[in-house]
Amino acid sequence: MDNVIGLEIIEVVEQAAIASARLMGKGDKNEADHVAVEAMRQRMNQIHMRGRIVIGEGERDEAPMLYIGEQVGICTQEDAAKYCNPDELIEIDIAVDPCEGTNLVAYGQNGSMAVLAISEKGGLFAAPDFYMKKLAAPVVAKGHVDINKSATENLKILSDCMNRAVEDLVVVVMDRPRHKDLINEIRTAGARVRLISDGDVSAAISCAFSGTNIHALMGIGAAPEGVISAAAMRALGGHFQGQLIYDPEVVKTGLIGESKEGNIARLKEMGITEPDKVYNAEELASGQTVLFAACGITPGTLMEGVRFFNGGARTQSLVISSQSKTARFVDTIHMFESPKNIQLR
Ligand SMILES: O=C(COP(=O)(O)O)[C@@H](O)[C@H](O)[C@H](O)[C@H](O)COP(=O)(O)O
Ligand SMILES: [Mn+2]
Ligand SMILES: [Mn+2]
Repeated sequence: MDNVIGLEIIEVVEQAAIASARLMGKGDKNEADHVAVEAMRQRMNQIHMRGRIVIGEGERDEAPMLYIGEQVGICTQEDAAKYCNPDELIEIDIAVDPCEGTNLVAYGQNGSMAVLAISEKGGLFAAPDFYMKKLAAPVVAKGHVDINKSATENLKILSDCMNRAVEDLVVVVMDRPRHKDLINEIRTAGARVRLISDGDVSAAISCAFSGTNIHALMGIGAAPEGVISAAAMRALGGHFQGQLIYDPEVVKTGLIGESKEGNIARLKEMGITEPDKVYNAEELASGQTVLFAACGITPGTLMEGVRFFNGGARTQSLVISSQSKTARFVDTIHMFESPKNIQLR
């Protein structure tokens, strides 16, 4: 799987990032999202694969493109027989977030990316459109920190594992009212907090790379983004745990329905009978092979954003493979027409 589509998925995230970056700073988050979705879908449908979207655009809003359950790849099209013998290809599941951080793009802020994760059929947890409590930490802390422990305890463990003072740790937390107590606790324990308005996939994955000055992600973000983060962390060997949050009281938004009971029933219908289960990266991305690809839209901790020039653009992507055990940073020059000049750096 890795060899067949590894290179092509770079182009999928690149095309989505370029399209969305055109809308950077224009104040229109829906359009920034929409063009990324269209570009991602178009490029994906040129790949010789039998893909199925398991995490995509809106479970509830019946999105017209990259919706959950959509078949993607040239070998799923009506005229597939012209291009390939579908029986020779393994079926793969795909989780996408064509524009992760739509607000960041719309307001020209750092940290947005086009991102996806791929595995064999059944290899990615089909997370419902709920929230997820997350804990991400570096490789050395894997299996030592625990989402069931308090932030204070985890910071002490992290400090021991990383051989650095708690005061030297930086924890990313989403800037939301639901995190008021968590933020106070982290600060009281002595660590420093980096508040982000959006984009917790980048924050989670940054924990696995030393030099990012991000040592943990704590708090509640969206569940689909949790699975995408887990796919990267599984391949990188970093720590990731996630627990579904289905109680509207906990997240303090009306975005997940009105009652906890109703949500438990919805989860049951989806086959999730243990709603409080804590999932680790290997359970959220359980496939034998897991591929992750992201391309920066605006500049971020891990990647540069899209830089346009006269006749082209330059992008930076990150492709992680559990099979080849590689994390590749890919720097690409895209020549749209005859560029007047291509800069080396
Ligand atoms: O920031 C995010 C928004 O993602 P997107 O809609 O694709 O631009 C994600 O990184 C977060 O994980 C998550 O979606 C967010 O925490 C949930 O939204 P909110 O209710 O505002 O906290
Ligand atoms: Mn997102
Ligand atoms: Mn998105």
